[in-house]
Amino acid sequence: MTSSDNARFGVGLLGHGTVGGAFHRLLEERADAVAARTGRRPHVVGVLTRSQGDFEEILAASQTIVELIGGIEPARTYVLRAIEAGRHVVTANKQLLSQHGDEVFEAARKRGVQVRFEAAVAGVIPAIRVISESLAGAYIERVHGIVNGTTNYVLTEMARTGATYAQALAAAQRLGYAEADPTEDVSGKDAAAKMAILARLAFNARVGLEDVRYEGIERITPDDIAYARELGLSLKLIGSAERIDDGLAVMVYPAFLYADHPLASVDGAFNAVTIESPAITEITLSGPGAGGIQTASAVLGDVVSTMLPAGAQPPPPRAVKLVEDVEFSFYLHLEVADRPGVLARIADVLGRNEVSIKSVVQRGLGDDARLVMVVHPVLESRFRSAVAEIARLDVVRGDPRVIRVIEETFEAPGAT
Ligand SMILES: NC(=O)C1=CN([C@@H]2O[C@H](COP(=O)(O)OP(=O)(O)OC[C@H]3O[C@@H](n4cnc5c(N)ncnc54)[C@H](O)[C@@H]3O)[C@@H](O)[C@H]2O)C=CC1
Ligand SMILES: N[C@@H](CC=O)C(=O)O
Ligand code: NA
Repeated sequence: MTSSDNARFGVGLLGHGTVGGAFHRLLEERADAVAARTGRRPHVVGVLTRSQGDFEEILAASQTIVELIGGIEPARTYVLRAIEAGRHVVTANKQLLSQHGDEVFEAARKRGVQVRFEAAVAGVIPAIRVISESLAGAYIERVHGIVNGTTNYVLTEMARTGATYAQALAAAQRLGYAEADPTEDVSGKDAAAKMAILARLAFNARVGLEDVRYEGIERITPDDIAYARELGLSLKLIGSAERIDDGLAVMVYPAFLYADHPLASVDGAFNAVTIESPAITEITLSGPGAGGIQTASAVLGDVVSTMLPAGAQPPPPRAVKLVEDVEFSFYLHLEVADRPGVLARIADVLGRNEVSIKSVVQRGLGDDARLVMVVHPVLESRFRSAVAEIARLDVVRGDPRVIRVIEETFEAPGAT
């Protein structure tokens, strides 16, 4: 035995819930294997929860602080204090990094410590590592995918078993996928925070949560899903960050996908992140995006990285211009009067706004009459103004429902 076999590496654990508890167990299980790799045996020096532990005592005994509390405060204060004290930080906290990333990364740069956050985006999928290390020299044009496990699980269960939204969400909470406040998941805010982090890394740009336009799945109804099935579509909450001219568009929105789209088969709590670059074509990473044990594995990977010689923090980001008006294909669901000429009047409004219809389904009689269509790609502002005009027609009842449709599939060069 050498002296390094006995060297210990102190890990201070803040938060002991779904991820923190799983991380604690995993660290104990894997400590010998980590020691064999790094020469030091990691151990938890103390645990802080709402009801136990003293932060300053834990800090004094640790070399790396693992923050798995979530939310902004007190997580922000603890993370900044740990950095100030010269400790590395590992966190799964996307809200903190998307709202206070500049402050946290700048503090870490100044103090020369690592902040690692693989678990903050798409769980155990190594999206952060691939973008910020493997592709550090690449020109990335677009990053998109499914980055919230809870909503993907809910949508999959609703379509697969006919579960209601409430039943499926309750199951996602029981399985440990949802945030402490699941509104963060269903409103799209969790995915928006993750897309802000991915955009920051992919484009070296100062992107925060406030720069992301996001919508969630709260307004999706079971009949949207049923109609979509008739049109050969499945529903996903999509995150996307892309260069448009000299700006960036970062968005989260529910969208219908055709069955042959690669993301259409990403089900349950799985996530997927696709990175597109002209020189590389594309890379898609997929795997569990939520869940205690899975996420704990990403946290442990980051802890091991902090035990190895320090990786430099990325350089300060540049300012960006945000592009909000983007072309999409759309699904439009209208409750209409049951009389002749309705489709023609609606088609006339769409035609005048240069919106062209791709497919239409007409269903129901009397008060149940519905007109559901998918239109070809069009600038969102133009489509929205056509829909506003349609909503004012006397043949349309209730509010039109609009959901984006993603129809393009990536064609690899040389593919037949
Ligand atoms: N659950 C999942 O699948 C994933 C969660 N994450 C992130 O991991 C973090 C933790 O999530 P979960 O383990 O699911 O949360 P959780 O709610 O199960 O656990 C939170 C822990 O923090 C402690 N805590 C709460 N307020 C505190 C305070 N004021 N002071 C000290 N301790 C406090 C609680 O006692 C509990 O031990 C969050 O940032 C979450 O977004 C990231 C990826 C996946
Ligand atoms: N609540 C989140 C957990 C992981 O980030 C999700 O469902 O994706
Ligand atoms: Na990840």
